[in-house]
Amino acid sequence: MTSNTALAPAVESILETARERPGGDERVDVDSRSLPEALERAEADGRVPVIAEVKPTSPTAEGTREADPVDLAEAMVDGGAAAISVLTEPSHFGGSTDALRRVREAVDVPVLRKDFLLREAHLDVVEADLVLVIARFVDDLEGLVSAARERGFQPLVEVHDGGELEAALEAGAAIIGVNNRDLARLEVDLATFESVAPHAPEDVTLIAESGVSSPADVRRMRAAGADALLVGSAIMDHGADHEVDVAANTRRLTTATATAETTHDESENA
Ligand SMILES: O=C(O)c1ccccc1NCC(=O)[C@H](O)[C@H](O)COP(=O)(O)O
Repeated sequence: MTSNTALAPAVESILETARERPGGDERVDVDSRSLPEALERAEADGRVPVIAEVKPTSPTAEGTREADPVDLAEAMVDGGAAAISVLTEPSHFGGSTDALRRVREAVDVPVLRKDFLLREAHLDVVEADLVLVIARFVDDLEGLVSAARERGFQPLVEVHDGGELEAALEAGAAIIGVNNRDLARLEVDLATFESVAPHAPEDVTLIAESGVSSPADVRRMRAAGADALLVGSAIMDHGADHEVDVAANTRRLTTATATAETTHDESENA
């Protein structure tokens, strides 16, 4: 499904480089770690299911974090992350497939390959437990979802509105991420998840992506039906001019209970 509505210049540029990137020559087959089971384990332990993202930089980040991806991922797991997402897009996010490979070897939770995959050959580059497939950017969504599954990947299909949710479901998606970031202006609005989530069937694993930065945001997304939260910037803290404690940043979100009795004027965002 491709859409003609406007995209931010940074996203146009990301897509242009993605179209030019070669795929692999040999088919990748993976014995993947189950995301739904990892989310259940987190819930059983009393942790909010968080997919913590190794995101060195991004078009909206204030800086770049040069830390070793493996150190970051291990700190995220220490902080209670149920799964890890690793950016592999090199030109705009500072990611690499090598970082993903090393992270997946180092941790025992599921690892998502976060990239802009447009065609089947793009799957055949590196093993991961999950691959992101962005509904808006893929011409043959059903074909790419099936191709990912045939290789053993769990496809996480990203949507931004009701039409894309419908397309994801028609393509057979079982894990769906609702991105709160609008790709036209790159602004985040948590109301996006709240408006799309009620239309998703119960048996879909539903993930709230982008813009979750505080325990209050976690509770808001959980109350709206998120089975898990995908969080990058708030954990990476790109602009910080002090040493960043990635484990503590993760823990602050994984310990945000869904039913905290707080009032609006409490400084939840601190
Ligand atoms: O993060 C960006 O600046 C960005 C810009 C253009 C396209 C995609 C972008 N982000 C990809 C993501 O989906 C996020 O990395 C992910 O959902 C985590 O979001 P956040 O917690 O807000 O960093």
